[in-house]
Amino acid sequence: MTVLVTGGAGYIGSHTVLALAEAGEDVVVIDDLSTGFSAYLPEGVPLFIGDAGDENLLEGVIAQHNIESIIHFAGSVVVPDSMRDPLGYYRNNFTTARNLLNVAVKRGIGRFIFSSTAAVYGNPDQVPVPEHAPTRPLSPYGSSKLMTEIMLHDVAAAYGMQYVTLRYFNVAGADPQARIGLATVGATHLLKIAVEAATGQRAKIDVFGTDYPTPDGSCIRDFIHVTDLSQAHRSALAYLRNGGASTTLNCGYGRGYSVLETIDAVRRVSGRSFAVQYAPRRPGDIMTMVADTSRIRGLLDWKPQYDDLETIAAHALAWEDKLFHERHGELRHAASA
Ligand SMILES: NC(=O)c1ccc[n+]([C@@H]2O[C@H](COP(=O)([O-])OP(=O)(O)OC[C@H]3O[C@@H](n4cnc5c(N)ncnc54)[C@H](O)[C@@H]3O)[C@@H](O)[C@H]2O)c1
Ligand SMILES: O=c1ccn([C@@H]2O[C@H](COP(=O)(O)OP(=O)(O)O[C@H]3O[C@H](CO)[C@@H](O)[C@H](O)[C@H]3O)[C@@H](O)[C@H]2O)c(=O)[nH]1
Repeated sequence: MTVLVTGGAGYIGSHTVLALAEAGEDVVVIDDLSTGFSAYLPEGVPLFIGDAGDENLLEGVIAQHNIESIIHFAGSVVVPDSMRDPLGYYRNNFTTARNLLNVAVKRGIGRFIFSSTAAVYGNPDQVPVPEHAPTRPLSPYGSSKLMTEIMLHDVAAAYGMQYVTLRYFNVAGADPQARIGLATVGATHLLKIAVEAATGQRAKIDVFGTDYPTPDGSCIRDFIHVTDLSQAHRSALAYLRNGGASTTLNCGYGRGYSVLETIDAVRRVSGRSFAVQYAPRRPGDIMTMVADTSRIRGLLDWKPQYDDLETIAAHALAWEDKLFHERHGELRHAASA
C-alpha cells in the first residue's frame, strides 16, 4: 500500500513526504523539479523525475508500485505570475490534474487528496470564511484550482472515488529541526521575504498596500505552519481510509495577522532590524483572508502544534539562516575552484 505524492520535492510536498515517511508509510514521488529539490526528500523515497500529467510515466509508476492513494501537490503557485501567464497556469494546474485523474480512474485508485487554496474565495463577504462561502477567485491561479476542485468532485461522483480537497491558507515556517524549508529562489511569500531581509539578503521589504480598511491599513492573513499542514494530510489520509465521505476543508488556524504585524514578528524573533517601505497595493491581492476552521477540527483527528506567529517566524528564520550559509558556502567553494 503506497502513497503517490506528486510535487513531493516542493515546499509543502517535502514536509508531507517527511511526515508520511516518519509515520512508516511507503511513499513514491513524481516531481519535475521545476521548483522542487530532490535533496529535500528523505533517504529511500523513490523519486520519478517528470511531469505529473504524463500518463505514460504515471502508468509506469503505478505498474511498479502498489498505489492506493494520491496526494497531488504538483502545480504552479505564484498568484501574480498567473495574471501574466494564465494559459500556463491552466495547463499546469488544471490539465495536469485531469491527466492524473484519468490514470487514477483507469487504475482504480480510489483515494485522492488535492492541494487547493484560499484564493478560490476571492474577497470573502464573511470572515472567518467557511467552506460554503461563494467562490469568486481574483486570479487565474485561484480559478485553475477551483476548476480542478469541480472536476475532482465530478470524477468522484462518476467513478466512486473518495477525495479530500484541502484549501490551504498562507503556508509558512519550516521543519522545526530545520532539515527542510522553503528554498525556492525568488519566492514571493511575505514571511520568506521578511526572513530574507532579516538575514541581510535583501536591503528592504515592501508592504504592498497600507490604505486597506483594516486596523493598520495592511492586508490580513491566516498563517499555518507547514509542519501542521503536513500532519493535516496524514489525518486526511486516515479519514479517507476509515471510509470518510469526500469533503473540502479549510486549512488555517482561524486567526489573522496583518502584513505589518507579521514583519514585526520577524523583527522580534530575529532581533535584527531591516528597512520596511510602504508600496502601492499589489494587483490580485485579497484584503482579509482568515479561515473558519470548524469543519477540519470536527472531521479530522488533527491537533496543530505550532499555532503561534512567533514560532512560525522563528522556524522560518532558522531555516533561512541555514540555507543562506549553505548557499554562501557553495558560492565561496565555486569561486575558489
Ligand atoms: N505555499 C502556499 O502558501 C500555498 C497555499 C495554497 C495552496 N498551495 C498549493 O500547494 C501545492 C504545493 O505548493 P508549494 O508551496 O509546496 O510549491 P512548490 O513550488 O514548492 O511545490 C510544487 C512542486 O511541484 C513540482 N511541480 C510543478 N509542476 C509539476 C508538474 N507538472 N509535474 C511534476 N511536478 C511538478 C515542483 O517542482 C515542486 O516540487 C501547490 O499545488 C500550491 O498551489 C500552496
Ligand atoms: O514582499 C511582500 C510580499 C507580500 N506582501 C503582502 O503579504 C500578503 C501575503 O502575500 P503572499 O505571501 O504573497 O501570499 P498570498 O498572495 O496571500 O498567497 C499565498 O496564499 C494563498 C492562499 O491564501 C496561496 O494560494 C498562494 O499560493 C500563496 O502564495 C499580501 O497582502 C501581499 O501583498 C507584502 O506586502 N510584501
